[in-house]
Amino acid sequence: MRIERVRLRRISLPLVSPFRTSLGTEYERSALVVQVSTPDAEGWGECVAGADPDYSSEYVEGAEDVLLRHLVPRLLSAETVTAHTVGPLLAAVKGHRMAKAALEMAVLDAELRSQGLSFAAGLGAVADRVPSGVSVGIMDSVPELIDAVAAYLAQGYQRIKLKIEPGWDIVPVRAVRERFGDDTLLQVDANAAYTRADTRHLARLDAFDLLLIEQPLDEEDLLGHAALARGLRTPICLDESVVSARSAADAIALGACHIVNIKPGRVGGYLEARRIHDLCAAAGIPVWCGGMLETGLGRAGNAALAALPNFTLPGDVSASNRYFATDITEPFTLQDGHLTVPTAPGLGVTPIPAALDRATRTTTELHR
Ligand SMILES: O=C(O)CCC(=O)N[C@@H](C(=O)O)c1ccccc1
Repeated sequence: MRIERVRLRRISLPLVSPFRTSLGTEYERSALVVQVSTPDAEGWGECVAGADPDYSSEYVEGAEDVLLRHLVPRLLSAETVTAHTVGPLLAAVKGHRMAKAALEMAVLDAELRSQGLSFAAGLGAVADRVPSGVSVGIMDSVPELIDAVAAYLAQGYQRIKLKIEPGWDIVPVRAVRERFGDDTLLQVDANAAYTRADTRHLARLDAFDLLLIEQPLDEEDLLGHAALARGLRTPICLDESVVSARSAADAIALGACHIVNIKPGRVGGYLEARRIHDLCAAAGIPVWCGGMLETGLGRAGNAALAALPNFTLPGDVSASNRYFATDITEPFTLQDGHLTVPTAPGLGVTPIPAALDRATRTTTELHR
C-alpha cells in the first residue's frame, strides 16, 4: 500500500470515575488517534501513551513528536508499506514502542480493510467472544471498594483485578475475598510498587488464592521477580517488564514469570503481541490481554487479540462504559460477561465523527 496522508489527533476523554493506581490518579484519558489514508482504505490506530511518563517512559506529547518528526516521514517516503514492513521501516528509531504500535495498527487496519479481513481473521482468532475482566482502582476505603466490586460483578465481569500498593493490599484483598467468596476470579496489580524486601509481606497474599500478582517489582528487575517467585505460591505475572518477544523469552528463561499480560501498545504493536502469544504458548505460559484505557479503537483490536488460543485468562478488555460515558466509536458492551469480537473488515469499528471531533484537542496532518 502507498500511504498518502497521516493524520494525528490528540484526544481527551473524561473518565466516568477517577482511576487510582500506585502510579497516581487519572481523571481523563489523553490519547493519540492515528488515521492513515491509502488509495484503498483508511486505517485507524491508537497510541496508548498517557499524559505522563509514569507507566512507561512514553507520554502523549512525546509520542506525537516522535511520530511527526521521525516515524511518519519514514512511512510517507516509502514506495509501498505493509503492516509487516512497518517495524523494519521504523527500526532505526530506538524505542518509542507505543508510538510505533499506533502507526502499525493503523497500517494493519487499512491493509485488512482493503482485503476485507477482520483483525480477528488477520491475527488468528479462534473465538467469537472473549471473557471480560475488570480493573478496579485503589479506593479511599474498603467499603467503597466492596461496593465497586459488587457493581462490576453484577454487570457480569468474569474476573476482578485489584490495584494494590504498600498500605493498600492485604486488608482490601482479604475483604474482597471474604465478601465475594472463593469462586470469584481475583488477581492484583502492583504496577511495580514493591521491592524484593517485601517478599515476606507479599507472601501473605498467598492466603487469598489469587490467579496472579501482576508486576510487583520494578520493570527491569527480572532477577528480583525470579527470586520473589521462589518465595510466593501466587503466580507472578509481568506487564511493564515485557516489551518484546525477546524480553518475554528472557523473563520466562529466568523464571521471572508464570503468566504474561500482553498489551499491543506496550510491545510495539499487534504483530509483536502475536509473537509473544506464540512464544508463551510454546513455553506453556498462559497470557491475557491487558488494557491501557483504550477507546473503542484499541478495545476492538484487543478483543480480537484476546481471541487467540493462548489467551486463556480473562483480560482487561472491559466494556467502554467502564471508563467512558461516551466512546469515540460505537461502545463495546458486556454480553453475559463477554465482549463480542468484531467481524467486520479491519478493526470492525470506526470513530463516530461527532464523537471524535468532540474529543479532539489538536489535529496535525502529514502528506507524502
Ligand atoms: O482496563 C483498562 O484498560 C486498564 C487496565 C489497567 O489496570 N491498566 C493499568 C495497568 O497497569 O495495567 C494502567 C495502565 C496505564 C496507566 C494506568 C494503569
